[in-house]
Amino acid sequence: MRSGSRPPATTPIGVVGAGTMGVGVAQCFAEAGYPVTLHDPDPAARAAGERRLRTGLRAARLLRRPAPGDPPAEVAARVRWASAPDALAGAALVVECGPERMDVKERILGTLDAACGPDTVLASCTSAIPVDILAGHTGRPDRVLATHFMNPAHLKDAVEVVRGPRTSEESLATVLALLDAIGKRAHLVRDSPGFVSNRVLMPMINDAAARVEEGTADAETVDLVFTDCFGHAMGPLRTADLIGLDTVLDSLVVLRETTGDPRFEPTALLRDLVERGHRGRKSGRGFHNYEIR
Ligand SMILES: NC(=O)c1ccc[n+]([C@@H]2O[C@H](COP(=O)([O-])OP(=O)(O)OC[C@H]3O[C@@H](n4cnc5c(N)ncnc54)[C@H](O)[C@@H]3O)[C@@H](O)[C@H]2O)c1
Repeated sequence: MRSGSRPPATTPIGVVGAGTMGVGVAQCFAEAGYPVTLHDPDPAARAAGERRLRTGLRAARLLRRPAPGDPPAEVAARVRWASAPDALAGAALVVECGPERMDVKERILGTLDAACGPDTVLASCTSAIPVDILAGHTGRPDRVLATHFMNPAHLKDAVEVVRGPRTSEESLATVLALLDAIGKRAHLVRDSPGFVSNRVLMPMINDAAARVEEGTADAETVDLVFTDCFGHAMGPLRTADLIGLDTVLDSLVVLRETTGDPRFEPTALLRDLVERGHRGRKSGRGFHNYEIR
């Protein structure tokens, strides 16, 4: 995918939501030299996000090749943490990483439309909600699209980019140039619930959970069939734990609502784990157990 010339390092970037994805996306832009404003209304989320950013910056130096050039403290200083959305007013691009709930995303998109300048492009990190539904909650449907970063965003090389039917060429070019500047390959797909990634992945995770629920195998064995037999890097249930079981559940609910397809109906086991607070890696327990660091 070709993109335009490198946007200047002074291009202001906004990120909404200091959760798993928002902090990773902020890290990607800050490491490439861009000033980032990260807005989350929840002070606890901002504090936890700052801690995770520092951990992510250290991990990048150990795991990424070539290792990022600038010292972690310098990169961290490029991220400004904001309690109010007005701080995003001057951003050229805002990447929205709020929860995967239709009502919440609609509210966030409306707020961003009011808070940002007329030229700001709004890119959602949604896992499943069609771009055109989100665009419909703004007065700038030509400047809305989805940048579906993968998790962990700062360690993954590619992004699924979703162009809505009303997204302009200019907005797409802005986003592709910025993704190129932060070293991400972009794979462009058309607008559809769950796009390619989660339209395929979510029913697989749901089916894998159903096999555990019906007693065909335990979670460990289900994953081993994929890693040890097929040679996949990770089984579907560990993948679900990495994503966050609450986010998987919310994505399935969106897919069920937007497609009407009953195969997206979340299994009782998945609902039960989320209800009991077992949200995967981030809570220390999901289909598997984890150490919280
Ligand atoms: N987790 C993954 O593997 C993954 C991968 C790709 C895309 N996504 C998508 O990225 C988005 C974020 O997912 P996540 O896993 O980071 O979720 P998360 O639950 O970790 O973080 C969501 C953040 O949004 C904040 N928030 C809540 N309401 C808000 C509001 N009104 N305004 C601003 N911030 C608000 C919360 O405080 C929280 O910090 C979702 O749309 C999800 O589907 C997730």
